[in-house]
Amino acid sequence: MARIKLELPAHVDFETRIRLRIGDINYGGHLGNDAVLSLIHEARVQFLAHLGYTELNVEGHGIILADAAVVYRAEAFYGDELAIKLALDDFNRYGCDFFYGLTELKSGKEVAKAKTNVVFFDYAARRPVDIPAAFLSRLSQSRGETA
Ligand SMILES: CC(C)(COP(=O)(O)OP(=O)(O)OC[C@H]1O[C@@H](n2cnc3c(N)ncnc32)[C@H](O)[C@@H]1OP(=O)(O)O)[C@@H](O)C(=O)NCCC(=O)NCCSC(=O)c1ccc(O)cc1
Repeated sequence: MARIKLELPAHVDFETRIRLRIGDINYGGHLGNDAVLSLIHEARVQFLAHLGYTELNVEGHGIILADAAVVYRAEAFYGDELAIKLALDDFNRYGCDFFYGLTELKSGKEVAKAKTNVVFFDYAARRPVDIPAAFLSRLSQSRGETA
């Protein structure tokens, strides 16, 4: 099977730092593959909060993950501080891809790259809904603030 290749967008919409907790470490003594999904989840929640949203309420709608891809680039260890850069790209009618770049701060070493396809979702009707226009405006306003 082909190796997954992820090219992160050149822009960054949000950045956070997270120090690895003991629960992120597996029996191999390094950052667990599953813990990466939890770390990017935390980054996504922080990003939405930064825009004034929660995962359950983005302009009145929820979001749902349609896929997830992770490329593990280097080991990370208990106590390492990771920078997680998040960027939105590849928009379509119902959603977009959230990209994540995880690097270890001290060495600058790339630890992982990931992307999740996010679809806006009506949890009552259980179907995808159009990306709220107000969300796109809020995002472009935020991009303007950080440019
Ligand atoms: C992704 C789905 C919502 C797609 O809905 P479906 O009803 O199957 O889509 P359909 O194929 O019928 O297509 C309906 C439309 O959506 C469009 N569609 C479907 N999938 C997609 C994706 N991935 N992108 C864009 N558009 C899509 C599709 O093209 C259709 O468009 P129209 O032709 O214009 O109507 C559905 O497959 C699904 O519910 N999958 C399971 C999702 C899931 O359980 N994810 C893991 C748990 S969620 C989660 O972990 C999490 C959610 C939220 C958080 O904040 C955090 C974590």
